[in-house]
Amino acid sequence: MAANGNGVSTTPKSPLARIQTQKNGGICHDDSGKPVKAQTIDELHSLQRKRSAPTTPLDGVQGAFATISEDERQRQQLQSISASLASLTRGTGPKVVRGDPAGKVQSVSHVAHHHHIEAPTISVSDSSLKFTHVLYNLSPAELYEQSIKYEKGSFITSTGALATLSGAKTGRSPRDKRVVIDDTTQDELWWGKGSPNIEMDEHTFMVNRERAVDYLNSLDKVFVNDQFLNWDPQNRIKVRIVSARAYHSLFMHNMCIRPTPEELENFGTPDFTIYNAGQFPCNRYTHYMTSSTSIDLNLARREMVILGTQYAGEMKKGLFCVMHYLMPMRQILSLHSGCNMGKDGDVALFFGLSGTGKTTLSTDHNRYLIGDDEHCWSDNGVSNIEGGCYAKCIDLSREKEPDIWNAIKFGTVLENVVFDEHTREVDYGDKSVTENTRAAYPIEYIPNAKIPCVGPHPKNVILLACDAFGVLPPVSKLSLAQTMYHFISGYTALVAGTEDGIKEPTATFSACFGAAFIMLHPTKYAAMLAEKMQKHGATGWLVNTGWSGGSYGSGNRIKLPYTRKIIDAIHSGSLLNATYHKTEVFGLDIPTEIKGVPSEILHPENTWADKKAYKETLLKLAGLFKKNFETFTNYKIGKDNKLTEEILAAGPNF
Ligand SMILES: Nc1ncnc2c1ncn2[C@@H]1O[C@H](COP(=O)(O)OP(=O)(O)O)[C@@H](O)[C@H]1O
Ligand SMILES: C=C(OP(=O)(O)O)C(=O)O
Ligand SMILES: [Ca+2]
Ligand SMILES: [Mn+2]
Repeated sequence: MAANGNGVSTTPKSPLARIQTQKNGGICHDDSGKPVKAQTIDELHSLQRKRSAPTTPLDGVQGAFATISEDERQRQQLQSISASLASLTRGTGPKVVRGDPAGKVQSVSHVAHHHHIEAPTISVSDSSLKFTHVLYNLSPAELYEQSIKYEKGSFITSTGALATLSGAKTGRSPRDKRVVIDDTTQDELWWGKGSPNIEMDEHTFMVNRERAVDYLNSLDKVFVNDQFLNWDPQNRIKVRIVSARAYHSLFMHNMCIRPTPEELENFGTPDFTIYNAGQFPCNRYTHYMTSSTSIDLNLARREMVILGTQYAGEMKKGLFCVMHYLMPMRQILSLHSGCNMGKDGDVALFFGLSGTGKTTLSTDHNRYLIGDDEHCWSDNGVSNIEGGCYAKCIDLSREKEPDIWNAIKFGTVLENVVFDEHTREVDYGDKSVTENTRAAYPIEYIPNAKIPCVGPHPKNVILLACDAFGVLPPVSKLSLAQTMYHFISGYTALVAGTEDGIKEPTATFSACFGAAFIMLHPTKYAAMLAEKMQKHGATGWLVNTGWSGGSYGSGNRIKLPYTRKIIDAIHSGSLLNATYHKTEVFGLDIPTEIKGVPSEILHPENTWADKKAYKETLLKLAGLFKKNFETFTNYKIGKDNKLTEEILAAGPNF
């Protein structure tokens, strides 16, 4: 733009002749086809989104709603949700309406007349007068919009995932978990030394439940997910999650099993309900509270309350605890394990605590993924409890883990990752927010996911230990007694970040490789595992995905490609035919060679320069095992004492 002497800008005269747009003074008509069929902008917008046609009821299944109109079905569904949100101490509660407060809503009472009313959102939360809008089973796209529009810290990454923050807590808070002790649970559950179940009385649960419900009802809108757990159709559990964040709703959309529209029509009353009021703290004056966080389980009411933490993994693991209670009651073994199946139908289980490699190793390009974290082993075989995967994505690379890398796309939730402010490309190596960055995606985002996520009885049971001491062999073949011993011990090194407060690998023992989630005594799960392994001829393996050549800080983590070669040899059956020799102290059978793995690393002593230090460290770890197992010595495992004695003898001798 030119400027004259006194700084005023002038537009130069265009040399082009004026373009004649109006013939004979007439009005120029737009020549781009017929105008849109809308008189107002609102009408135009209403053209944009159409309502999917009502679905036909399940063929032959005359569900509760099959004989009623769609509107009546929606009314009954809304009543069920209203019952979930009702306060137990106040007669009047908020009126539950469907739909976004920002949009036109269908009121519960007028649904028969197709009324569209502006449901007033009263800013003061006088719960007896206000409306609570229910956003029910939204699609990922709708949840993206809710998240991006209303939740600060939510972004869309360069590969289309939804990146968000879980707030102050970026890992689970096991010390703030409470389980209601009542006439039933006081005898059934594992309490006392070593148990993760910290008691709470029924009244205190109700105090926290009321607090969570009041908080949720004070909001303009809540998200409600009605979904399933367990792909085994005979043991499917209906779950309802009430939450205040689109991130939580999308996370559970991904992690639980997604009902078809027909299944939703017959959903009815949930078997279990979560009230996630995670942004709201618990009252520190409340009995049993140890912090502002409380994750409370009431098995009798089949409800879970979350206060004071927004880490989405609490919902996933809370439901896992419920399955660890419900399934064994049906003689079904619930497992903290990954699971995949080879082309010949050989199923492998990957047990391990957080960060040991369940998700990484069960996601295998040459095998069908059944699930990455939580399974059931029944008389029919194995089934995944979940509908999605929850992968640690610290240092994730396309080269190392291509399937997980490619699953991070539209619909996936990325928790606490750091990304470039302009390109939105994620830097998976950046742990500025937390070491425990996570990706939660539907299982069908993995190309060779096996849908439905069920399979035959396992052939190999692989126990994963992330050994921070660096003295366990990369792989050992276990006897049944050794499998039980290591399953009950559940040794690993909690990697930083997964649990609140863990800053570097800490040697720890976690019964059944997931003590934080088990509800019954560990020996109950061990006895069921022994019985199933014997019955179906499964082989036990111990795989160290941790350190070699020294402990954490001096040695190095065993390379993932080597671990994958070891796992391949287990799957192929070739490792069964290897030559073995026994190690001292732990008495583990280790192979002398494995294709694609340097033989010298197979025996840890070869990898330590200082053999004296190795022996001292080995004895130190053996001592920790021995001390930990004292908790279990006076428990019988299985039908007779024979197995118990064999298991005790299967520990380290020194
Ligand atoms: N040798 C190895 N075996 C398995 N995982 C490894 C190995 N070395 C590094 N890792 C890393 O450890 C982490 C294991 O996380 P993940 O599989 O999500 O554990 P889990 O599912 O048991 O919680 C991944 O980030 C993976 O890349
Ligand atoms: C989310 C969890 O699962 P994992 O770390 O085993 O993947 C957890 O244990 O907190
Ligand atoms: Ca995992
Ligand atoms: Mn897990």
